[in-house]
Amino acid sequence: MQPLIEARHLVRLYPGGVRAVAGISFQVAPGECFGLLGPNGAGKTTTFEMLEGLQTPTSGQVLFKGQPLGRTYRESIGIQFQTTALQDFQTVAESLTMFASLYRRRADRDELIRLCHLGDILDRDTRTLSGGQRQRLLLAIALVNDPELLFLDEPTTGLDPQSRRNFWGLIEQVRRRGTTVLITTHYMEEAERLCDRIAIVDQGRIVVEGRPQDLIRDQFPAHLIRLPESAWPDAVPLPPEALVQNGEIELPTAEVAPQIEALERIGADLSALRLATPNLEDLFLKLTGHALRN
Ligand SMILES: Nc1ncnc2c1ncn2[C@@H]1O[C@H](COP(=O)(O)OP(=O)(O)OP(=O)(O)O)[C@@H](O)[C@H]1O
Repeated sequence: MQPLIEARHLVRLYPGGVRAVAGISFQVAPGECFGLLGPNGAGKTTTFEMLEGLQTPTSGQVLFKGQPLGRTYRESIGIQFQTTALQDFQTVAESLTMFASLYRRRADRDELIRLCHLGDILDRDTRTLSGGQRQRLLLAIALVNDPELLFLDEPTTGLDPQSRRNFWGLIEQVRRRGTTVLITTHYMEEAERLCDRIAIVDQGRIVVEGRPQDLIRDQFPAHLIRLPESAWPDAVPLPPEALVQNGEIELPTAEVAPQIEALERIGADLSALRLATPNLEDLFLKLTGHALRN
C-alpha cells in the first residue's frame, strides 16, 4: 500500500554546524499511529517540522501520497503544537471559530466539541483553562479541518497522569475515525499504548524502528531480574549478560525459577530481588547506552 507520508533521507543542519537531523527515513501507512521517541535534542521536533512543511530540509524529501508537499498540503494536516498561542480574551468557542476560518475544509463543529469534551467550557476564557482542558482545546484546533494526518508533538507533557490517560482515550477515538497520527513523546507508556510502530531517535538518527512489542521481544528475554549490587557475592564474577547501573545489577532471563535457584546456589542475597518486564526505556538504554530522559 502507498504510504500516506514518507520521510526520505531527511537532513537538517542549523547555523553553527548543528546537525539536528542526520539522515532520517521512514514511511507511515494510512490509518497508522507512528511515534518518534528520543531524548531532548534528539531531532524529533525538527523532523516533525520538516514533515509538517514548516521547515525545508537541508537535503532529503518529504512525500505525501507519493508527491512532494504542495500548496494544498496544509489543508490535509492538523498540528497540535507543544505551545500554540491562544488569543487572549477569547473564549473556547471563539478560538474554534477563528481557527476553523483558516481552512476551506471543515470538521463538523458539534461532533468536534463532543469528541474533545468541550461542551461545558465553550464560554470560558482560554486563559482560565486547566492543563487538561487546554490540551483538549488544542486537539480540537488541530482537528478543525478534519485532517487526514494529525501531528502531535509531545501532546501530554506537563499533564497530570489522569489527564494524560483521558487524552490517550481521545486519540484512540480520533484513530477509530481513520485519521493517521504522528506523535513525538518522552513517555514510554504513551508510545506503547498509542503507537502501532515507533522509531527511536538519537542524535538525529533512527536507532531502531518497529512495533514496540516486537522490538522489546527481539532485544530481550522475557524478564529482568534486578538486585542491589551489594547482594552479589564478592567472590563470584558477574555473568557477561549482567548490566550494572545505579547500584543495581540487572540480569536478563528467559525463565525466572531456574535463575533464582542459581542465584541462591552462589549465595546471592535475594531479600531485595525485583522482577521486571523489559520496556521501551530498557530498550533505549540497551541500544544507545544512555537513558531516554535526560
Ligand atoms: N533554530 C535552531 N538553531 C540551532 N539549533 C537548533 C535549532 N532548533 C533546534 N536546534 C538544535 O537541534 C537539535 C535537535 O533539536 P530538536 O528540537 O529537533 O530536538 P527534540 O528531539 O525535538 O528535542 P525536545 O525533546 O527537547 O523537543 C538540538 O541540538 C537543538 O539544540
